[in-house]
Amino acid sequence: MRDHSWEAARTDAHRLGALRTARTESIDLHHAAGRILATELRANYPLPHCETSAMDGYAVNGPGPWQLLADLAPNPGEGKTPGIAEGQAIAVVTGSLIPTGTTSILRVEDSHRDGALLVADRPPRTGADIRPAGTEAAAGELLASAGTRLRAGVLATAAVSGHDELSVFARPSVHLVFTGDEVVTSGYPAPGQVRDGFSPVLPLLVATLGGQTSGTTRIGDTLEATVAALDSASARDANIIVTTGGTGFSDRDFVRAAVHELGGSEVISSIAMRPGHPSMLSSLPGNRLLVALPGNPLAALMAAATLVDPILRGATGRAPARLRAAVSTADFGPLPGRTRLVPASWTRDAAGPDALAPSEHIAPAMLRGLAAADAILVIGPEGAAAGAPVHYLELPW
Ligand SMILES: Nc1nc2c(c(=O)[nH]1)N[C@H]1C(S)=C(S)[C@@H](COP(=O)(O)OP(=O)(O)OC[C@H]3O[C@@H](n4cnc5c(N)ncnc54)[C@H](O)[C@@H]3O)O[C@H]1N2
Ligand code: MOO
Repeated sequence: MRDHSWEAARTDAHRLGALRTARTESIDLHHAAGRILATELRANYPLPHCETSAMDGYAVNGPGPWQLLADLAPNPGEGKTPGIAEGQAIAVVTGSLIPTGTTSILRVEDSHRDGALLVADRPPRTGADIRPAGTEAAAGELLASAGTRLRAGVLATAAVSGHDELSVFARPSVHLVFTGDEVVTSGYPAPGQVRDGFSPVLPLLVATLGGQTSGTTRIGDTLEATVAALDSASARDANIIVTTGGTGFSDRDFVRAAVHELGGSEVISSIAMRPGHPSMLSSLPGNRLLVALPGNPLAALMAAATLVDPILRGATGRAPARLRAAVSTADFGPLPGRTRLVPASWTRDAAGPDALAPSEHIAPAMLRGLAAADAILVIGPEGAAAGAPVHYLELPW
């Protein structure tokens, strides 16, 4: 068994996800938040689609003073107002259509009335506060590429550019299998037991990464139970199975044996990372992928960032998460052959740029350091000196 490098594990996971691209579906814009665009988003019409006033005030023609035709602006939605001749003005509000003949908009705060006349306190330049059609986008112009997550900005842009339905990738279905005779799901664990740290967060994590949990199974440590869990109706229908625990090589670890018994094959048997070394990625009959997360909680979540995130990104038309650059506050000595994933948080140092400080409490079986983290430092085998550039991943969930 040869370790995959951490980088190769991410790349292979992404490639295998992309080979199983999710189908697309059309979804009402109001229910599309967080989904991933499956096609380009283009403007259905010019933005803005008509010439309008950018301010409350008056549409004026020529230099003032002006004869005011109407001092109450009509509702912009009622359509075209009458035109104005030179020396005339008409009240408008922000968003009103520009009457024919308008040379500029005089803001209400820059004007006063002198009997029937409208006078400028600050004469507007020609064209002032007239919003021409098409200045934000021409009809058909690209607003967002396929693979874009529909966050607030993109979703609002889709709405104002005339979209009611959006084509998005279906959420790949993920079946979760939690192993461990010693795992308890509520109350205080007895000596030897552990409180389950996975079932409260993995469905959330899967959803945040772009999938949906289609089923969960909790099993004890036997080969029969593990095979049955990976071969259940829900697990057979899923695109991806994620298991927790049981990745090791003891006679109480059965995930690898169950994969082989079901005719699957290990694509990634282990990863040269710390924590998370025994993580595994297998293909299973039925075009399914199985991600085996180690039982140690921090190791499992670092493995999820390494495997589950890239698979779901690949399956929904997105690139792998970008490695970003920062400086670390701490020295990391060399660790030959291993990439370290280290929960870290931003510190503000008055003397220098913001830097990432590794959390305390980051042993593989601990979670407290991740709870306090803003990001994950990615430290290569050569280590890194304090203050030198390092890579980090944004927390993917
Ligand atoms: N002789 C060796 N022993 C171990 C090695 C090794 O290389 N040689 N690797 C260690 C590493 S690294 C890890 S990680 C773990 C991998 O363990 P498994 O994936 O087989 O997981 P388990 O043995 O089932 O559990 C490990 C640990 O995690 C706890 N656990 C399990 N499920 C949960 C849960 N839902 N919530 C919280 N904690 C959980 C479990 O009780 C164990 O304490 O193996 C090392 N050993
Ligand atoms: O690497 Mo294990 O995955 O240390 O906890």
